[in-house]
Amino acid sequence: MSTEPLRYQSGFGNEYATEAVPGALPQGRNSPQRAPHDLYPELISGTAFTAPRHENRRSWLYRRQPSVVSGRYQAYAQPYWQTGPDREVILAPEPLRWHPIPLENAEVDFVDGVRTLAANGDAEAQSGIAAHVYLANRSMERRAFVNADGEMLFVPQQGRVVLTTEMGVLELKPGEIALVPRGVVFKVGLPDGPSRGYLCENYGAQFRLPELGPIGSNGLANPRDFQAPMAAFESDAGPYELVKKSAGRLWRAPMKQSPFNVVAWHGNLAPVKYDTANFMTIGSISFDHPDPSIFTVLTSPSDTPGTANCDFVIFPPRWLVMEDTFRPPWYHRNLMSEFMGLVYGEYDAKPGGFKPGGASLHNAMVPHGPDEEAFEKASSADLKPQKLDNTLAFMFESRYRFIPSAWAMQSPALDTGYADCWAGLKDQFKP
Ligand SMILES: O=C(O)Cc1cc(O)ccc1O
Ligand SMILES: [Fe+2]
Repeated sequence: MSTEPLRYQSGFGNEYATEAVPGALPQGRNSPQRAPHDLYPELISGTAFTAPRHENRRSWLYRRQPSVVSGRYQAYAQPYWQTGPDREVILAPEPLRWHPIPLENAEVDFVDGVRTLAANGDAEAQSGIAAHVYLANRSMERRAFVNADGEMLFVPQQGRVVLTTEMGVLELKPGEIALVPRGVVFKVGLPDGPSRGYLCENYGAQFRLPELGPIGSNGLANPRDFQAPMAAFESDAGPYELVKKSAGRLWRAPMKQSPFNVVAWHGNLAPVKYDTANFMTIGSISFDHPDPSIFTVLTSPSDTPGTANCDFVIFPPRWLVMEDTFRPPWYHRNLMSEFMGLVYGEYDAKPGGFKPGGASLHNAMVPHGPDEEAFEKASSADLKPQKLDNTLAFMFESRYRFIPSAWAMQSPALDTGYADCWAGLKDQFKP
């Protein structure tokens, strides 16, 4: 693949078309008797054939060898990557928080560096998600990965990530995110060395842009700011290893050729990246703190309208101008369960205690809100317009309660004193 600056195609879920070799895409049909350049046409679908048209996703790949050409699979041990909730973990209904999850000393690539923090749902029932971190210090060279259990949302926190996918290459820096559809083969390169980030593995319906309702036809994440790769293929011969996640287990198979052998593709199923700096943030310009749903970048619906399998929500730099308002989040108990991470900066509800690379978990009906420091500051602040700058927190919000992994519960990063951040809130009632 070339070393020129990457070019991308614009849009989310639209019909992309790209060829690395001119003329490689058949015209007017998908599977001619012999495809141009004698490539193999191959279909990948992200929805059932009969899914409603507005949700239907599939792409046609024109490749040097079809994906079916592979060696046999053998079990692959990666005990830290869990699927669904660990039923052995007993979880008190309390708020949880983790200090930044430290990178480990062992040489690991992305596949070996995934650590499940919490998960819910059931991959076989196509519901729920897992919240992982990846802690990696080695690029995947001749090793590729494919997830048959769900799509993968990348939220890099430290270090750039080069995602080489079957459909081309995406380069990400912290502040950007990427979505790799279920079943699309990829590998992770680390141009900056040691790298940490968050992952949402979504077993449920594919992430899509939220409805905008009264906001209208523009705003939040605009479709044109999503970027899909241009077709690109590896031409050096030689063996590869493919690691596949399927039904909660990992498998490895030898391949004689690089799986990154797609010369052209078209369709509306594709990996995409998005720079959160392009998020058009909406907030209150009168009073009150709005619900965080105004910050939804992508949503994976469940079968109950408005009650997401997962909402991906960001808390980006923004102005606070509300009058006569306690500006940070209110104290609350929610039906939905909230897993949060911090890419950089400070989060206004927890200015000291929540650190980049850390995480927090507030499950259904677990009370939470601003810590004592945030409460004291915000209840006596001068309410002039204030820019919350240099900050990016996010939330994976789900209708299903998250169960932390045993690894996360035993990690030295678990903040055992978290609940103390509210202990000093006094009864200041003045009758
Ligand atoms: O708990 C949190 O910090 C996330 C959150 C933010 C907000 O502005 C309103 C509700 C909410 O759950
Ligand atoms: Fe919350």
